[in-house]
Amino acid sequence: MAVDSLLDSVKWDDKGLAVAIAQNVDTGAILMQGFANREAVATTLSSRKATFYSRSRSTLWTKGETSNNFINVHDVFLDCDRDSQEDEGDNLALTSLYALESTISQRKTELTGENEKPSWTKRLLLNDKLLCSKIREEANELCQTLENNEDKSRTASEMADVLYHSMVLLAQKDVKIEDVLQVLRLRFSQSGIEEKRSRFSQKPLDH
Ligand SMILES: N=c1c2ncn([C@@H]3O[C@H](COP(=O)(O)OP(=O)(O)OP(=O)(O)O)[C@@H](O)[C@H]3O)c2ncn1[C@@H]1O[C@H](COP(=O)(O)O)[C@@H](O)[C@H]1O
Repeated sequence: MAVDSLLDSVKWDDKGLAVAIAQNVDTGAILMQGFANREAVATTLSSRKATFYSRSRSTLWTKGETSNNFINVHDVFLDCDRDSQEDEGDNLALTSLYALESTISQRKTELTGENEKPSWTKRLLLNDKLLCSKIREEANELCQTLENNEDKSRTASEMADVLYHSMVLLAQKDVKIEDVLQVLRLRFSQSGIEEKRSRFSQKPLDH
């Protein structure tokens, strides 16, 4: 969206202000909430640093201008009522994935301890062969929900199984979910076909 048309579509209040919320791009955690006017949003978009309007000082301020702790803006969105704008976040609620990552990591620390509580995660962490066979099995079950035209809820459930078991493998390899998200983010601006073509420029594509 062009800057002017974005600014025109905001429902500014009678003082020309709207609520501005900066969220973490992955977790959705709120980093800062304040007010913005047209100039603050335009500055945010041009500088890619979250900039607000201070009602007490009647001036623009960029978070981090004194502390150097800038909020780097990945993207700007309007909420559905168009009376607030969100910086930095794409509003993905990934907190559940981080919570699951934390549970799995906790189980890993318990592997050598006295805690004999039965745990499927621990069984997987202690047996790479079982872990890999479960990931393959769950991926196959996910595909079958498409091939056999199964209910949407079956697809969601099988994807949950794939995600969970794959996340145990990530933990086994000491790879963080954030590392995976970072790879996905880097691919945002690139078509998969183009990326593959750049790797196999001599070979025909198989997809
Ligand atoms: N998300 C999961 C999760 N998803 C699946 N599973 C287990 O994975 C195992 C294999 O799942 P399947 O559906 O394949 O079960 P199956 O018996 O092979 O059945 P079918 O293949 O016949 O369908 C089962 O024991 C499931 O309970 C999970 N086990 C754990 N978690 C998460 O991990 C946390 C810690 O679990 P524990 O390590 O067991 O304490 C839990 O609180 C959950 O948040």
